[in-house]
Amino acid sequence: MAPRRKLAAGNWKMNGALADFAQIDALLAAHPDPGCDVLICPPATLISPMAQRTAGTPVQVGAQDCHQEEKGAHTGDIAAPMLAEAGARHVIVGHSERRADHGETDDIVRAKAQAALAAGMRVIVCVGETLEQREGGSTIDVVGGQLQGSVPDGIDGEQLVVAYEPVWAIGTGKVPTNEEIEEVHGFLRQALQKRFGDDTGAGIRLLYGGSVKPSNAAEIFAVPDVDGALVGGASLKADDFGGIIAALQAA
Ligand SMILES: O=C[C@H](O)COP(=O)(O)O
Repeated sequence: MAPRRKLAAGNWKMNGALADFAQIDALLAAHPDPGCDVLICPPATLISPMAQRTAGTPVQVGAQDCHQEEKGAHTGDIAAPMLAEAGARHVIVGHSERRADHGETDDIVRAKAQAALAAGMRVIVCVGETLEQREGGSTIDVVGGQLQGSVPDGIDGEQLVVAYEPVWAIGTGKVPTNEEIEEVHGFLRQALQKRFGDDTGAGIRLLYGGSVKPSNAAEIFAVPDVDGALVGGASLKADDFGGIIAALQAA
């Protein structure tokens, strides 16, 4: 198996404007050869101009969600082929904010992942427990159920990225201990290998997400089976995202 290539993925969520492309210019000026995959998932309105702006650079562009159907009467939604045409190469599906704000179930997330794959993009499937679930001791059950229900059959290792994002760590400044991250990532790796076979399962990249910053990135990237990060707030500023990329490069 080829070594898994590290991935620094930024999720801008509902933030950003054309003027913020200056942050990407600064990021590229500081890290012209980042030594890992770098992905930014802006709001859908920015995908096309960002893809044009970053063409020929190491920055790839992705989407934060897609609809599960190819086309149709779904006012306000965007289909996966439309995102691909706009320049997206990855799609995040099943982020906890989508699961909570839009009632997305594992079945819906899996259908969205299938749609993204059918449109030729890679998918980042998010899983993660709430604080209540962690304190109730059901983290592995919750994450295992989400993984099983949200990841489609028949994927290859290159197409799929899984992001472990504890809901209580997102935007809060709280981060699990290294042991807690290692337990979940080790479980995810085993579950993926059991389902897809040793080689395919070993090739799937596992990201940690939730309050990753330059100050804690090196420690998180030292955890086995952490292949990078899905970064929210700290992906908006070149200095912060650049610091995380540097830590990943050094890991
Ligand atoms: O998708 C990104 C995550 O939700 C993490 O967000 P955060 O880095 O702002 O905690």
